Amino acid sequence: MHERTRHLEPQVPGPLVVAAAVLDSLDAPRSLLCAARAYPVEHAGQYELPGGKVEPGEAPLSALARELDEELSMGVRIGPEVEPPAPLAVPAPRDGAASGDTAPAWPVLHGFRMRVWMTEPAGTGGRPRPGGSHEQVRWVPLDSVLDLPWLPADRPILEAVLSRARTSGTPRDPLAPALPPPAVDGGDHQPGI
Ligand SMILES: Nc1nc2c([nH]c(=O)n2[C@H]2C[C@H](O)[C@@H](COP(=O)(O)OP(=O)(O)OP(=O)(O)O)O2)c(=O)[nH]1
Repeated sequence: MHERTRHLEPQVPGPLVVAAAVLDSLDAPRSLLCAARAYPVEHAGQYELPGGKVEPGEAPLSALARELDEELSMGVRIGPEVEPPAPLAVPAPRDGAASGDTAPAWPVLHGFRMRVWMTEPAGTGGRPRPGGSHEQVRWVPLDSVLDLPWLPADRPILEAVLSRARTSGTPRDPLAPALPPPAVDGGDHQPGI
């Protein structure tokens, strides 16, 4: 595509990835859970927000619970979504309503769109136990987060996370439930929000 006409092309929403900015506390955040990928080789050692691809027909927050359970055996309480600014936002697909994929998302690698939520550890599953997806998972003080080698698309997302975390903490919806790992029977475990 010619550079001068690129901005005229319609943006085609790509498949959805969901990720968690896991803070030590939503109310008084001091550190972020940072995860270095184990694969593929070109991204091994680069840091990301834990999460992954939403499966067909799966609700975004159900997918996030499943991914955090698969990758970290971890349950989280969901806080506010970290929304992309208008100039970066990739719109939701036209047919997203059926699965709850209705919000604009961040553009990330390989044509994926990514939605991100501020979260904090919750319940007995609140301590990460990394599996094979990550070569390192660690709590990093907010001031040092940007010093890590992140996947290239993540920097503006992290700036938004850090800005939000630093200003006031993130007052929690007192009605928001904890989001535990999904039920083992494979049922659609939709958190009640
Ligand atoms: N999870 C996650 N994916 C990200 C981030 N930034 C970014 O560009 N991506 C890209 C990398 C991948 O192309 C895609 C998500 O892939 P993934 O490998 O996490 O998804 P997955 O766990 O479902 O896949 P898999 O490991 O089972 O193959 O989104 C991020 O911060 N977190």
